[in-house]
Amino acid sequence: MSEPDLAEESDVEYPFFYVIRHAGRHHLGLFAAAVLLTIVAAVNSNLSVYVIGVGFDSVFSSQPLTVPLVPDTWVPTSTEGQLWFVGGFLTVSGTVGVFVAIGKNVLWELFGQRVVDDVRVQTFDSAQHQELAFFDTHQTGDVMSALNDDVNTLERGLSKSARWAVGTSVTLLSALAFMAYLNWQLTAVVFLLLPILAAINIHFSRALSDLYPPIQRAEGRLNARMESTLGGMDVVKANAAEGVERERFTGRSGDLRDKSWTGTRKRIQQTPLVQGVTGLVLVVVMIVGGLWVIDGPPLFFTGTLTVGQLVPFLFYMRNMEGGIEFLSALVGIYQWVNSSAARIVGVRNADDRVTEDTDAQPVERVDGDVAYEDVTFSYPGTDEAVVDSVSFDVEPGETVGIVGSTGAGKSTLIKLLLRFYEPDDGVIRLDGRDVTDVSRQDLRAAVGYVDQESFLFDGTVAENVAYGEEGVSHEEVVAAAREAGAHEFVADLEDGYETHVGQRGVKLSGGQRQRVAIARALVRDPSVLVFDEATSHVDNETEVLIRRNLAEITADRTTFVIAHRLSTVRDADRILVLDDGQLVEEGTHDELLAEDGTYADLWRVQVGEVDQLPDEFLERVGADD
Ligand SMILES: Nc1ncnc2c1ncn2[C@@H]1O[C@H](COP(=O)(O)OP(=O)(O)OP(=O)(O)O)[C@@H](O)[C@H]1O
Repeated sequence: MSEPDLAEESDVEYPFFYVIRHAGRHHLGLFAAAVLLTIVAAVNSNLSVYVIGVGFDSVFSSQPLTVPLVPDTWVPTSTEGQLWFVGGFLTVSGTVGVFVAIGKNVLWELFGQRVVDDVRVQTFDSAQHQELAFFDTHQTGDVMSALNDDVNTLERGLSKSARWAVGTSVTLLSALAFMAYLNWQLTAVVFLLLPILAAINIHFSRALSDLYPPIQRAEGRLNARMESTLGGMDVVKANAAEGVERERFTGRSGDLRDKSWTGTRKRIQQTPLVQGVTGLVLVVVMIVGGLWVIDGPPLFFTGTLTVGQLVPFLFYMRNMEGGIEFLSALVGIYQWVNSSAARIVGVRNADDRVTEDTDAQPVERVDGDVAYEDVTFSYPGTDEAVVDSVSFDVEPGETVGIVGSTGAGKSTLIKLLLRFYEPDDGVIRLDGRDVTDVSRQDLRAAVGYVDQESFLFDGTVAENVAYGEEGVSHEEVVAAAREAGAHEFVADLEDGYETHVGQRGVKLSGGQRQRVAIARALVRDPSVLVFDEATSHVDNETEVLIRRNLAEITADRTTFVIAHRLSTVRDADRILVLDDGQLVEEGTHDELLAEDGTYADLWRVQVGEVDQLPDEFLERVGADD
């Protein structure tokens, strides 16, 4: 099955605006202030150009000097006085410009960073609320790439590009206003540019919107490769597979390079084309305007044009050129940011689809009656029922072993109880209540789960035992560790419960990790306990020790023990035997041996009576392989 694309999980039309609308609405004040200062900065800068132009005409051509926003009575009448006045005006305007520019930059950066911080936290939260099925089909590295690369792209898009976009648009519009004020007829010539520029930009926008998503996918795939290799470094080393990994990495890195280059090649054509067209129109305006100043209005133009009008006009056009180039480049930037936003929405949308427990009733205390009624389940994207019409009922306090050959569906059966996945058919009940009516939070507080991996987080032993449970006292941590048979070895560690276990708990042995993981499950005093191959990594003596403790732990709790080692479940009140997703036998150890079916065969394998195994069993095992 191919990996689904995060961007395709997004079903919104404009992901960038969708993300910004959701995260940005808490920071509207900052946004408004930033836009306001941007407008002030643009108008201020264009006003200075205008004042230079009219000052030029008044000083050298004795034209009257009028300055917007300044009362005429403030303007001196002598030529020299007017020169000093223009100089003074430009100084004030320049000083205001400096402070306004600093203020607007600060506001835009603050806005960008705050919005992106919200986006990052919300997306992380969505990712961790995903059903397990999401992580079965999406590579962790790809999701991390959405949280890192795509969120960073969004940040750049917001704090830089949005600022420039607003700034440039305001500069362009106010420049156009000043140009029209200076000479509307020449301004009309400039408008010839618009359809040509629009055509160029639409062409690039379409091309780039197709080119960027594959680049981001390639980035995600590269990240996934890195994550997988670094996560399995011990296996890489044990198999001397550095060469193979280098080759795989080189492949994905090359794929990213090629796709990036395709995008870059297209993008870098855009600016020179836009420059060429705007440069050409500038030349036309300069020649028409020049002829106008020298000989009076050419062609169909009317009225007068002075040097002091033409020079600032050309200056505005030159400035517009940079602005137009940037706005054109923005088309590409928008496509880039938009496809990053689509991946972010992909993570968040998938989260929206998680059936949340809106009608779930709170659960105070669970007795531990567990019933499966005709439960059937296939993993998403497959047709094969991994759990096939399974029914059984377990009384509170019962200890139930679940056995079966590898791949029979034992772990899946139990994951359905924890709502890691939802059954396709049938109902699972806890104390008579359909588990889909119990919130996941309550369910996972009522059911303690210890799996084969015994994953520990980087942190202290105490933090790992208390993990996920608020307000746990040190005494409770120690009590749980004692129950799990972990206290003795923890007390012998250099820093006791404050010892750091390292990444994934590497500083502890497999058996020690398992005991800490059992303590973690016990600390919340669950009514139902599940051990999924939880003692598979430990030696026989440790298993005996854990089992001795377990006898006490499980005495008044409903307990499920999934085990390959049948000695682990031999004393269970009942043993369920699964084969190919179906519940084929059920009973105590002695009853099942007497039945002489699948369980008896598995038992013979374990006690070494391989000669006595029936042919069908061997055939089935062979076929399974
Ligand atoms: N996340 C998954 N996505 C798709 N298929 C899966 C997934 N997890 C397990 N399976 C498939 O479901 C079947 C049952 O797996 P499960 O882990 O429940 O078996 P099991 O009896 O616990 O096996 P084992 O004893 O080897 O742990 C297997 O064929 C497995 O390939």
